[in-house]
Amino acid sequence: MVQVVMTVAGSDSGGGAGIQADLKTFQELGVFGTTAVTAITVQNTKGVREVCPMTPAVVADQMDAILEDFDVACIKTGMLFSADIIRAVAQKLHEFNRPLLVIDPVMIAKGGQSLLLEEAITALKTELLPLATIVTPNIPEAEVLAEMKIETQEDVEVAAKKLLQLGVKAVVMKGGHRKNNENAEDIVYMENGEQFTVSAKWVETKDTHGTGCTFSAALTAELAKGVPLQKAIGTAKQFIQAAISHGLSIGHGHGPTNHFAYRTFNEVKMKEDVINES
Ligand SMILES: Nc1ncnc2c1ncn2[C@@H]1O[C@H](COP(=O)(O)OP(=O)(O)O)[C@@H](O)[C@H]1O
Ligand SMILES: Cc1ncc(COP(=O)(O)O)c(N)n1
Repeated sequence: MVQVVMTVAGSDSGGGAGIQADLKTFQELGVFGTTAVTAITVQNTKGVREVCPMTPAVVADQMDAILEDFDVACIKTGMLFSADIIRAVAQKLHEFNRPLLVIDPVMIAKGGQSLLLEEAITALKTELLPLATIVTPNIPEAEVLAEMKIETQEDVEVAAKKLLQLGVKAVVMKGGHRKNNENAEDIVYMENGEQFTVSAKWVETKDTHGTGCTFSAALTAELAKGVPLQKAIGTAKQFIQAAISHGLSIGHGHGPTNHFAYRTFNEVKMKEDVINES
């Protein structure tokens, strides 16, 4: 039976990030995607021109409609915009017995525009993060959540531990914003004290719009299928690496990644394997 997942996030009219990136990723990984839209953004690869938030009640109603009807295996959150929306989402998660939850703490778009009001940071930390199965901050987001500057490897670990203290079960400290990260290393810290890294070849490209959304959506899909956390993170890393390294070169700013690449190249590989066997 197909697994149902839900993304609670903003719409990106440019199609590379937000709800659109999530749905494309869900589709590619064979899960059924549903949505609760938190905001409409007027956006393309060059930046965000306008943000039109939904009311918290409409966000809650969308979650109700889905969660009453489907057995949702895993939920992810992306752009949440305001403290009131965060509170509405947290309340619904409590009501529906806290399903598996991936939180991508989206704050600022690649173009520099704010996707989370400053007044919402406390609500994110105190009301939503404690419900998370896993949180996936990039370095600037981790700096805000942990209230510290992150420059060294030790800083990464200290910040991750601060996030674990908020009640999160696991933290992926994504490395897309780290200097000299030639192995595109992301470091995962678990509540039981274990840690591991996933890495890939760094790709020199400006086309990284929606990388964080795509990575966390892939992780959501894998967790929904019942894949254990470490393996799910490994697949999410392969998915985003394929999407970045087979870029589409469209748009005039930070272009989107290639959501077809993971499946297409796996299929090519499978065909090659079959040919080799015969
Ligand atoms: N240029 C790149 N080459 C390879 N991997 C990258 C590159 N940029 C980001 N990544 C990877 O993409 C994923 C998303 O990370 P990041 O870009 O830091 O997130 P965000 O979109 O939230 O800023 C991580 O696995 C990161 O290591
Ligand atoms: C609706 C929405 N959600 C998330 C992002 C973050 O993506 P990025 O950091 O790549 O700009 C975005 N730009 N728009």
